[in-house]
Amino acid sequence: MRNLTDTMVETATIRINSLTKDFRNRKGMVRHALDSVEFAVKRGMTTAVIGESGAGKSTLIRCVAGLEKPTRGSVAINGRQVAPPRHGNTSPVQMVFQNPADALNPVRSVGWSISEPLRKLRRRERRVRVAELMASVGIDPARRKDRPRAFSGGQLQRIVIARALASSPEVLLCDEPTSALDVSVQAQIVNLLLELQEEHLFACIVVTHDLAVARALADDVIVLRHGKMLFSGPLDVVIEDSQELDPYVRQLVRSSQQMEIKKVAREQLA
Ligand SMILES: Nc1ncnc2c1ncn2[C@@H]1O[C@H](COP(=O)(O)OP(=O)(O)OP(=O)(O)O)[C@@H](O)[C@H]1O
Repeated sequence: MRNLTDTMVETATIRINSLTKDFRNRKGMVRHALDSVEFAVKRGMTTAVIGESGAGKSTLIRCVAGLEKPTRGSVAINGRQVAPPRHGNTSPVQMVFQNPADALNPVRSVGWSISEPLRKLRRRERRVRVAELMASVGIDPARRKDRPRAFSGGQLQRIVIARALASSPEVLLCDEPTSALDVSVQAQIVNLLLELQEEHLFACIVVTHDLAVARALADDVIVLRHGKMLFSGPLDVVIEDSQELDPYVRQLVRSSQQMEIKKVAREQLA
């Protein structure tokens, strides 16, 4: 496993040290959802997290967001320990989930949802900022008064991303950001995230079951299994090293190769 070098630790936006999270089941038995996980993500960089169901990916994201308290170890953003998000405070960490419709209030306009983190601005400034944010994710600002149901899944994910960016986060956490979307829309969202990261330089952690998404978005990858970090490093190196050892990674590689074969076949038929 790659160790954190001193320079990496010093310049990292997200620094995760010996992170352990235990849960107790109803019988009082301890389950290690995360066990001594350790990595860092620099400003403007992305780490993908992969691992089978129950590996601890969501728990990791929730710990970085301050939604779960580590049992041991720590998560720091720019040198400060993460704290639980408080109502009314804008957090340096924002999240984008799998289902954009669940993340937006269905009875409020999308403009209202995007402006929520901007409550401290004056009304006029807020309206200008909402229009800028909508335009930056490719949604016509004239649609700010529409409700979520008037948008497609891909458009809703753009709106969720606009709201996440409203508070100029240092860190963006994406939990399967494309898996609920049509294949044709997935690449658009990946490209949007890449463009926005280049502009805003947030550090990003993306949980994905899709190696193509990991390859497109991430600089590094970590593989979790039963809460432990099995591998970490540049995606291609990790895939090469871990395929022999980890059945889940082997399965991921196989399914991404099959997708690639189908894509080439479709292109040849077209
Ligand atoms: N609040 C909780 N209480 C008890 N156990 C929990 C809790 N949250 C997670 N766990 C357990 O911790 C382990 C890791 O769960 P987690 O949801 O982080 O996995 P995951 O990799 O995100 O899985 P999936 O891909 O299915 O979403 C699992 O065994 C899960 O049952």
